[in-house]
Amino acid sequence: MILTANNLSCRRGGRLIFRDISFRVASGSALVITGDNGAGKSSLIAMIAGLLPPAGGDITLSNDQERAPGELIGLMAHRDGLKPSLTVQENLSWARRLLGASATGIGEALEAVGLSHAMDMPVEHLSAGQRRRVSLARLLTCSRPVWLMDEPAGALDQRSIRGLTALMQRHLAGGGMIIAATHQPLGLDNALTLHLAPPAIDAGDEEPFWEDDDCEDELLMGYAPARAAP
Ligand SMILES: Nc1ncnc2c1ncn2[C@@H]1O[C@H](COP(=O)(O)OP(=O)(O)OP(=O)(O)O)[C@@H](O)[C@H]1O
Repeated sequence: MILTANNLSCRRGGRLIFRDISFRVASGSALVITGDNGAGKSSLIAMIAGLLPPAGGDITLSNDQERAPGELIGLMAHRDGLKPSLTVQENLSWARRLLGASATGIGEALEAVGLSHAMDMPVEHLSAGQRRRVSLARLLTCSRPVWLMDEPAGALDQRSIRGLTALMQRHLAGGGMIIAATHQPLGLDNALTLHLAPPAIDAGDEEPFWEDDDCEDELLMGYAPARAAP
């Protein structure tokens, strides 16, 4: 798999957030996106997930599998899309049915994130960090080789961040791909870094105000729909 972004631009609320962003990420590699609050990290993740159309440029995900690019992507978004009244196990079983099951079973995935004891708990009883770890378990137990992760270390304690890094490294070693937006160092070996900085404003960049929250429902679901192959 190779994910290529060419000259991407992003506008939100009529404002230019970033422009002319290009990168290429191959299987087994990670791209770490950094930048200040509002730099456009979540917007870029949403674009790659197919939830937000670029204002310019394009993204392609080529692969030699018989799966549409959108079926390769697993999204760990700010909003986790977990169903609060369902148990952890029920949430993960539902995700496996919807997204495809990986060879890692639910029990194994929960053990990997240190949540074996919480399998039968409703998600609404979990702490913020535990919910984050359920989202990570969902990536492990679903068959989506491209992990798009928005603040994966958010709400995690230092020990859990070390566990997260180890699981991310394992995913890369198995031929997966990771694109992660973060404010915290993740400690990944050999990751490419993309730092988003505010663009210089040219005359004509200011456009009439418009809202672009069409993707909100999909973001709530926490996972990307299929996106057309190039
Ligand atoms: N639906 C929307 N309508 C209008 N503007 C939006 C919308 N969503 C985001 N924005 C704006 O786009 C800009 C980039 O937001 P984004 O969430 O991508 O930044 P970020 O780098 O992820 O920030 P943070 O580090 O705070 O998470 C911000 O100025 C934000 O206010």
